[in-house]
Amino acid sequence: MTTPDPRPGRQPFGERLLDQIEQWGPLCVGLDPHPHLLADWGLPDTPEGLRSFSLSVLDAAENRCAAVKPQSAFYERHGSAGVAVLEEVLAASRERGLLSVLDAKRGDIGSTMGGYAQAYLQDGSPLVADSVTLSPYLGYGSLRPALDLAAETARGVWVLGLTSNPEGAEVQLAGEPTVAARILEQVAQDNAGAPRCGHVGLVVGATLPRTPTELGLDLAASGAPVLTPGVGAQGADEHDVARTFAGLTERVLVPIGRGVLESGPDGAALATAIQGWSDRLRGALRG
Ligand SMILES: O=c1ccn([C@@H]2O[C@H](COP(=O)(O)O)[C@@H](O)[C@H]2O)c(=O)[nH]1
Repeated sequence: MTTPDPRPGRQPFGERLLDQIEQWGPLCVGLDPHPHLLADWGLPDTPEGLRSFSLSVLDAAENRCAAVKPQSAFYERHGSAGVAVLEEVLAASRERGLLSVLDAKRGDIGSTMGGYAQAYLQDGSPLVADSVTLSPYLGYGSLRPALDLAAETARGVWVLGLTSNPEGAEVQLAGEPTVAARILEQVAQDNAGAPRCGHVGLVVGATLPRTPTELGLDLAASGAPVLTPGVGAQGADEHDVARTFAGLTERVLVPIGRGVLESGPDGAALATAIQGWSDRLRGALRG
């Protein structure tokens, strides 16, 4: 299997991600407009409330972190008007130089995956993002249309490996080698040949009781960037990230949603929370 080359003149996703992390650190601010957060911010639970919430977060995140991760669910719950806000958020992230991780966790049979790939990874699509999360539980091979279109358009994907929720282990750690280890092997094949870091990332939670190596996952050899949710509201902190991903920290992106968003709506307070997490993560991961 050969991974398509990126279109001429485009920097591959892995390289772009590493440059962003080097410049801004590993923090990725989660855009998770939960109804309770909208209420705490004094905003209505409407598309206009979502829009105001999201643009305030983007303003505070600009020039303070590497990336943002809009959670599609909270936009979709408002139907087409919410999805229109998501389109605007993705465009506004690009304008602000923030790399986007659209958290949609898509996965389906290959023919349908082609549709999802075009929605999130095709140039000119209204919902195009720099990267998107994918679920491999219909079989890693079923993700092929998205894996290939991402490579071709210099975008990225993040495949669920070991998720941060406690229920994930019953599926992901089943078998010997585990499901997660078999997914990782295939991710490594797709990243082979990338000089520093490939375009197929892996989601590995920061809340794991054991390190990926102890769980049989050779992340270092996979060439995969890692997206590690679980910091803040789910209980993990910067030291958990440093311990869990020792030796790999230059390619770890750390999404934090509620842990940042609860500081709003004041723009200065939000900016301070973002800068605070960014400094703590950089400090812990550098050591
Ligand atoms: O394993 C996973 C995969 C994705 N998520 C998503 O990340 C954020 C976490 O939000 P916090 O407020 O920082 O807890 C959310 O969008 C999840 O759907 C995850 O938590 N774990």
